Parts: sequence; C-alpha cells; structure tokens
Amino acid sequence: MSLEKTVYIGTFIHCQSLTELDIVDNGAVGVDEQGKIAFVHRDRHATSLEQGWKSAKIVDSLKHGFFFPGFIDTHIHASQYPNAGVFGKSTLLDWLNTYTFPLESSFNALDKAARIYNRVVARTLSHGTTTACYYATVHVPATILLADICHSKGQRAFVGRVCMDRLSPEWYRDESVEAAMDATKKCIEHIENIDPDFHLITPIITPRFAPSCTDECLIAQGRLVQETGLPCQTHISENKAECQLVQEMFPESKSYTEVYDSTGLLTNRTILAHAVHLTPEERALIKLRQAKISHCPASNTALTSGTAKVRTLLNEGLTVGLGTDISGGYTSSLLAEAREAIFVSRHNAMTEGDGAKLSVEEALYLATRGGAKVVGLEDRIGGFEVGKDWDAQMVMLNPVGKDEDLDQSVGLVDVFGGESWSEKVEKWVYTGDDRNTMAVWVKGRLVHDRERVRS
Ligand SMILES: Nc1nc2[nH]cnc2c(=O)[nH]1
Ligand SMILES: [Zn+2]
Repeated sequence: MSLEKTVYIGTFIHCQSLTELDIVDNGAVGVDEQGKIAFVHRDRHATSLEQGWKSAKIVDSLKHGFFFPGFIDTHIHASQYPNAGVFGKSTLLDWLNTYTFPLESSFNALDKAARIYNRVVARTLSHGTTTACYYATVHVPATILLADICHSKGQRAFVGRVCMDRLSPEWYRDESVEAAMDATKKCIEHIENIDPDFHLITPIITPRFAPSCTDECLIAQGRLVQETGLPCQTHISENKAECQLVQEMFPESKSYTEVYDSTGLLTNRTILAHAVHLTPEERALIKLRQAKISHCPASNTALTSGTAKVRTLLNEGLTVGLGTDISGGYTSSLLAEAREAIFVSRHNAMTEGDGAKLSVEEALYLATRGGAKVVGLEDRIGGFEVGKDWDAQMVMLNPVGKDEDLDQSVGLVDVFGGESWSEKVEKWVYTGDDRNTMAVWVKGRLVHDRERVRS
C-alpha cells in the first residue's frame, strides 16, 4: 500500500538505552510512501534541506504532545478479552478450568469470535499497541479470522493457534497430535496466503504450556519449529503448583525449561511468558538458546503467581519485554502494564533492596525496544531511526491554564507548565491512559485516530 509522504514535527521521545530516554523537542521525522523513516532531524528546520519533501503532509505533535514508539505486547490471549478483570481469588490451574477453558471453547462460534477479535484489536490499537503476540484458541476458523482482522485493521501481529491435547476438558482440546498439527499448519498456510512475506502478520507456533501437551505433541511442534524456523510462544514457570505439576508429568526432565529444550521448542525465536520461578540453571539455558522472556506483572499479581525478578533477568543478559497476558492480566494497556512492572519491582525491592527497582525509563524500554527484541524485529520497530518503520503513537497531555474546563481535558495527565519533558513522561506513565493516545500508526498507516472515534 502506498501512503502519502509525511513529515512529523514536534517532540519525539524514544528509548536511547535501557536507562535513558532521548528527547528531541523541536524535531522532524520524514516517513516515505512505504511507511519507513526516511530522515530524522533534531531541528525541524533542517527538513528544508531534504529534496522532494516540500509538498509532504505535515503532522504536528503540538505543544503538549509528543511522538513515542508504538507499544509491543509480547503476550496476550485475544480470546480471553471478555474475561479481562474477572478472576476472583483463583490461581492459575483453577483459573484455567473455571474461567478460561469455558470461554475459549465458545470460539467455535465464528460470529462470537468476530465480535471479540474486532474489539480486542481495536482496543489494543487505541492503547498504542502497534505489535501484539496473540494466542487465539484451538479453532482454525477463528484463528484465521483473528489474523484477517489484524491484517485489515493494520496491526502488526503474531497469531498463534493454541495447541493442547491434554489436561483440559474433552470438549476443549485437540483430538490427536495429527489433528493438532494439521490444524496449526492450516493457520500457517492461511497467513502465508494473506501476507506472504509476513510484513505485518506472522504465524507463531503456540503449544499452550507443557502440561497441556503430550510428549508426542511437544515433539511434533518442536519439529515444526525446527523445520519452518517460525517463532514459538508458550508459558513457563508461572506458578509453583504448575512447576510441581511439570516435575510430576515430566520426571525425566531436569527442569521445566529442559522440557521445551529437549523437544526442540527452545530457540532464539521462542517467547516464554512469565518466567517467575526459574532456577539459575534454567536462566542459563534460556540465555544459551537466546530465547526471550515476556514479563507479565499484572497477571502475576492478579493470579498471585509471584513476582518475577526482572532485574536478575536483565543483569544476566536475558532479553525481556512486557505482556498484558489478558485475561490473567486485567488490562489491555501496555502503558498500565509498564506501571505494574514498576510497582512489582518495588515490591521486590522491599525484600531484595533498591537495586530491584525498575525506573520509568526501563519500563518504557521493555514496552518498546525490549519488546522489539523479544519478537525479533529490533531492526524494524521500537525506536525512531532512519530505515525503521513508522510504528508510533502521538500522546497528548492536558495543559492546565487559568480557565481550564475539566470536560475539555485530555485524560488525567494534568501539566501546569513547569515540568521538564522527563517529568511529563513520568506523569504519563503513572497517570495516563488511552485518552492521551490521540493517534497511532503502523508502517506509516494511521490505524487509530482518537478524534475520529470520539466525534
Ligand atoms: N496466564 C496464563 N497462563 C497459562 N498457562 C497455560 N495457559 C495459560 C493461560 O491462558 N494464561
Ligand atoms: Zn498467558
């Protein structure tokens, strides 16, 4: 799709490193017809030096707005969206049986799947999520539909049919390993048809988690991972009862991580969600295989799974991003998830010392550049550099003047005029929400426009 050449002007903020933001107050970024960043100027007036950009469209972040890279949600169950916020006092294994399997099984009805998937893609886009790693359900038609919806709405997505042939009710599982593999291959083929080069949508092999799959099923999926080189996503070491169950079900394996490694599922394109209770040996093996970790703090708190030790993971050189894990997690907002990551790190700090604390900058890094590394797209997304795709959000804060009308305010991020940009970003992280996300682009295409939605 060819787009209108556009020059974005105003304030640009992205992560320079894990601990530092790069803030450009009056810059310009040119985005070409393919949605790629053609130039970046720290002084907007330098744009006049660019040949062939005189008649380009201009989009201005305005005085209290800024451009920020789109968020990357590295772990979200699209099918569980109707249950967001509903988990009672359950923990993982009873939560699956009480809330999750009954809901997911209802996706054999395609009209229901259409209603929910349209909503969850629109909702996550409205939160500035430009890339999402989705779990669908076991159903082929509904999984294909999720891929189609992401494709037509323009969200970058990894879409996985959930593979599971045991430890769930008979009415919600794959009938056999052969049936499971056929179904997964059908979903992969569909995505190859709609997006042959995986520009926007990529299939992802999705064994639910070790206890849900027989040895044969894990081995078959591992073989598919090795043969196709496709990415893989699953859960690991989320909850102590689950870890115990894995030990009982796979007595010949030294660890939970080894279950995945010995079946070919642990590669540099594997995304492991949670990683709360990993041993040092498991972390070393994950690092050796260059597999990636999706940290899901809201879910880990809601299901009382534990507090993942993100500082340890980072210090040991593991690659970490953030995941909302709807509906273990209650929020589809990665901004809220970043906030949760910061607070969980403070709970860790209460027992382990201040070194455990994550800063605002670090949480935003995990939500953007970290996520980009987790999904293997660090050369394409996560920051504003020449050659990267324009996957971005425009954030607007709420200037408070003398006669400010509360009804006219842009969300809850009130700024009074004396704040530095880094303070404004801090306020955004702690008090902001989707009302501040005025517009969202993926590969240069406008995929969410708050003013249009509101009018
Ligand atoms: N949080 C979470 N953990 C899981 N482990 C296996 N399935 C799930 C799931 O749907 N959500
Ligand atoms: Zn999950």
